[in-house]
Amino acid sequence: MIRIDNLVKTFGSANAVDDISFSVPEGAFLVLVGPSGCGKSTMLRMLAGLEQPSGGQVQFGDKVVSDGQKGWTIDPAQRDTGLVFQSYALWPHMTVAGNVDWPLKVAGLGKPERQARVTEVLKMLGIEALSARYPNEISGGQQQRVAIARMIAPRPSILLFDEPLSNLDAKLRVEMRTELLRVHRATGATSVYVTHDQVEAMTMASHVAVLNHGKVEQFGTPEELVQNPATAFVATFVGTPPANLVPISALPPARAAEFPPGASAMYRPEDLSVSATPVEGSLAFDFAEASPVAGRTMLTGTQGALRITAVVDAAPRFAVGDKVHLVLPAAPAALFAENGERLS
Ligand SMILES: Nc1ncnc2c1ncn2[C@@H]1O[C@H](COP(=O)(O)OP(=O)(O)OP(=O)(O)O)[C@@H](O)[C@H]1O
Repeated sequence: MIRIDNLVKTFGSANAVDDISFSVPEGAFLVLVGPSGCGKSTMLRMLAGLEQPSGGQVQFGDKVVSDGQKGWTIDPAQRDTGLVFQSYALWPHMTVAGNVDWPLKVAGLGKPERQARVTEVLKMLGIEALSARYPNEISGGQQQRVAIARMIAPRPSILLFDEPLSNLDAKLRVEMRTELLRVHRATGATSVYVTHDQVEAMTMASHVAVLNHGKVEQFGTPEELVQNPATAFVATFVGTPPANLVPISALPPARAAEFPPGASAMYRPEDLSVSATPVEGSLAFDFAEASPVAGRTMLTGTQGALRITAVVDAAPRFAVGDKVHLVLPAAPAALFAENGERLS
């Protein structure tokens, strides 16, 4: 179990992490997701023991490993955690096997035991054929596998990942997601994974914490976040494509009258329909783009700064410059106040 209580990290006068609390059970795959600068890496660095919290506590199982009030934190090497960064940070003068062997050597394991474990983890990552190569003789994806093998070799209870796939191309990234989940399950460890990519978060996580400005906007399962977003930020951040948020002032006047001024109504892309001509309850947008998605059509229209996306079975053909009329369902899926709080 990882338990975080009122965790704060202050740099100068700014709180990079601002009073965050949540816990995940053993074996969880927790993803910390949010835009650049929201505090994800600072959170992970505090979990790794690389950063001293300014306030609050981090607990692994029933053991407190960092305490901001008391100003102490257990050394990174003593926390039973493994860490993988975006940059693979392999030792260039050591072979693949040498890199994976190193932490076992440091831990004081005997040679036969080390050899067996190195072979085991290289096999687990599918890179045993590369064991005698040096890092500059293998691809970026292979280097990342070596970094992961090196992390799991000493059997840490907690695996920490900081944007580990962001240097890989799109196809490899998708493959590595599955690989990482397989490794996570095979080790039985609790994983914490930092990314700014909500698709990565939603496909990999058992638990997600959406961070924004150093605070948790919402903590829950991927399904909970999509089905029941707690804030306007979450509503427009998660989902493929994310939900539409329409200011009340942009709604047809008869509908707008039902809602408080300044609020925004959430409509799911799959709840909209598309028409080439105005119909009851429709809003006119400039056609922006249409693309096939899993046998359906995803269509986007704009109205000034407002972008709206519909996913429909079939849509008339539009060209850039055409007006597209999007028909909203009678009631929005959610309503958010001007400050982003959920109203209903
Ligand atoms: N050592 C530091 N000194 C001063 N400010 C820092 C330091 N580290 C982080 N910050 C600030 O704290 C905030 C959170 O940074 P952090 O790196 O945790 O964000 P992030 O969500 O991981 O961003 P990114 O996705 O861009 O890596 C930012 O405003 C950042 O500028």
